[in-house]
Amino acid sequence: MVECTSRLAERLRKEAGEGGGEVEIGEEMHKLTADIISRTEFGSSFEKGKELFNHLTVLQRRCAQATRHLCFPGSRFLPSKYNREIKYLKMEVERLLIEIIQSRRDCAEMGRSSTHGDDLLGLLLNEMDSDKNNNNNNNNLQLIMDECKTFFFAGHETTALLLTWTMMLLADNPTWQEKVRDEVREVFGCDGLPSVDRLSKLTSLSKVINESLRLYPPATLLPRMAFEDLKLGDLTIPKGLSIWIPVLAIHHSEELWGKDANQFNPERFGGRPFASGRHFIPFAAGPRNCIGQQFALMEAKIILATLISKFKFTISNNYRHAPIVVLTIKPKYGVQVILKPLDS
Ligand code: HEM
Repeated sequence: MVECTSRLAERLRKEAGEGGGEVEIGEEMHKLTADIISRTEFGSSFEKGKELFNHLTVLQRRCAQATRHLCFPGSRFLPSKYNREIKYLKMEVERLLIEIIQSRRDCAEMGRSSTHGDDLLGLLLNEMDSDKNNNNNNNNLQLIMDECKTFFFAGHETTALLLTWTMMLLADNPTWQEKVRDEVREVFGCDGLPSVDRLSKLTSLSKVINESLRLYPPATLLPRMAFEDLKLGDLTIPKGLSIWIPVLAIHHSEELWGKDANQFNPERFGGRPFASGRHFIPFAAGPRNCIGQQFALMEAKIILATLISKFKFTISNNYRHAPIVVLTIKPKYGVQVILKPLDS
């Protein structure tokens, strides 16, 4: 995380020049978080992993486009342009995954390494091999491939959006930007690289991140289904009914957060206790909550601490505030900020 972020900061410093320059920070955050999750999942096979994730990103886009076209029973089996491309991309993704997995296995079998590695793929393969009672290799392989895809989808766009909105909020609130910068300098020194053991000392940054997750929760809705008849207050919910938990509405409720519910006020996370599992649910709650929550928060702190210690940023005149909700909440026209390198 630290390495990828330092590389990005160096490039932005060059692109912005001494006097500063405009950057669409959303695009940069997407590339950075995709880079980080690819390295986390595929470490040594990172280049192949990146190629695979490029295919997955196009696949996701094509599937979304396909749903906007006329559908009738069986239409997904027709050899239309979208269906053919979707089929090709799916096959390519699986081919690349099998190639990566096979080369890990070959290394272990030839004795070049004793395990499959300590990245996510390596951990899953080690686990699969240690379960000697399980002979269902094909099913397990499919499971591992599916986990790799899930982690990529679940783990990069959400974090990229958190970072993008937080940069927008900090650019728009110079007092909080300065406060967080002072804190980062105090904890890590003027040009010190972030270290994991001291991240918990960044209390102002944590409040800003929480407030950003409250105002712009990347997952705006949580779909659930009632497994049994149940009663919620005055509501009777029959078994089998689909329920959507409206995270965005709960996070903006004046009844829960007060009259300033729509305003940026990180201090609200400093004093008054709030019901974290009910009123504040950016990572959901209960047994199916986000498994990557700690990873995402660590990543966000490292990236924001690095950028804030190296740049001063303001909102560009080209920025148009237009959040749109397409399951996640995105800035429709991106977030343009002016980055001015700071002397370190
Ligand atoms: C700011 C960043 C993130 C947010 C806001 C977020 C939010 C969520 C939410 C709300 C869920 C529950 C969805 C549901 O129950 O319907 C979820 C599930 C999940 N998240 Fe995250 N997430 C983030 C980052 C990550 C990261 C970085 C990873 C992986 C490294 C990750 C992996 C997962 C996985 C695998 C699940 C499915 C868990 C399950 O079904 O048991 N997430 N996330």
